[in-house]
Amino acid sequence: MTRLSRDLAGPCLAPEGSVVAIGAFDGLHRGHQALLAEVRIRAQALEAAPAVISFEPLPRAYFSPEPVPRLSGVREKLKGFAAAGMSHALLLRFNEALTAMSPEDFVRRVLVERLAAREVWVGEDFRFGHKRTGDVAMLERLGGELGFITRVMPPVLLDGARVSATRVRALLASGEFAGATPLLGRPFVIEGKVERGNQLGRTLGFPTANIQLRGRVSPIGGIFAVRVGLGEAPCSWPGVASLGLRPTVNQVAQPVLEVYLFDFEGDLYGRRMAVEFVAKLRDEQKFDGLEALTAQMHDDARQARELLGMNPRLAEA
Ligand SMILES: Cc1cc2nc3c(=O)[nH]c(=O)nc-3n(C[C@H](O)[C@H](O)[C@H](O)COP(=O)(O)O)c2cc1C
Ligand SMILES: Nc1ncnc2c1ncn2[C@@H]1O[C@H](COP(=O)(O)OP(=O)(O)OP(=O)(O)O)[C@@H](O)[C@H]1O
Repeated sequence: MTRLSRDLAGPCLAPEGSVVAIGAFDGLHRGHQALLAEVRIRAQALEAAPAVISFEPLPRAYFSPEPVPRLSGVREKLKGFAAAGMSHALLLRFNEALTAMSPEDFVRRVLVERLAAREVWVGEDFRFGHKRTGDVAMLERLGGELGFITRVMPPVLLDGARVSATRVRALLASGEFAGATPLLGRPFVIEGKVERGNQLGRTLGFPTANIQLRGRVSPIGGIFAVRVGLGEAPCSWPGVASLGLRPTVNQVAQPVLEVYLFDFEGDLYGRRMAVEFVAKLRDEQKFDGLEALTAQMHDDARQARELLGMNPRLAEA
């Protein structure tokens, strides 16, 4: 179990001392996983608590005037910290107060007072504090004064370039799901709870399970071949999905993920669903009417079945 804390101030979370990683950790890709694996190993060796400090909203999103796509929701991020064996997650609110903090203050108040850090693990490009003025050298100096060691994780590379959340987002945006998988260490998945749509889909012959993305900005949009996992089951049920504003009928303001599961009968409302993206079929389009939209959906379904290796004899007419 990971203990979650959200506040900058408060009692020391790990009086026995901690080994800490710091970062945005969007997507928990292979670079992040390697960093957290080191934290876990060192914490065990020092009999200290393995801990992670992260920020919400993501710093990049806080500073950007444009919406910034993210790879994982907060819930998935916390699940990832638990899976990586972190006993504490300090998920700080990235706001004016935090961005105004000097690097020295951050180190004293958060690393030392809140987490009793004995080792702090970061990547070599790590920056922190007001206007990103803190760096690894400063962390090393302050650690020398305040009693913790700074460890710098060598960059995890793939095909000669550093693995980063930015790189994963770019691959996904261009529909290169197979290319993103080795960077993430798993396929790209969006999870959520199935909600009621306006039930037009079933009259078109395509009942869909809908997931609202709420404020979360998706790194992808369009029509996709997918595999779905219901509840905690692995993603194996084939389907076709649309992620967008559905401009043809009942356009929505926030993108919605709609999945049509092949050869499925049953009620999915209220269930948790994980959608693994296998291939992009096309961009979303505004059609002249329902007939044109439905014809295209049949073609999407046929293509998706083929891509997912399903029996072509079962393909849509
Ligand atoms: C495979 C597939 C492709 C779709 N493509 C489009 C599209 O290109 N343009 C669009 O406006 N809506 C598209 N949609 C969304 C449909 O308009 C939507 O499913 C329908 O309005 C039913 O909505 P409901 O589930 O809220 O009843 C697509 C849906 C699916 C399942
Ligand atoms: N490929 C990597 N190898 C080693 N450490 C990494 C790697 N990527 C990130 N880190 C480290 O993991 C921590 C969290 O990374 P963070 O999420 O802030 O960066 P990122 O994945 O590069 O994201 P972005 O691309 O959005 O900047 C930081 O300390 C960072 O330096």
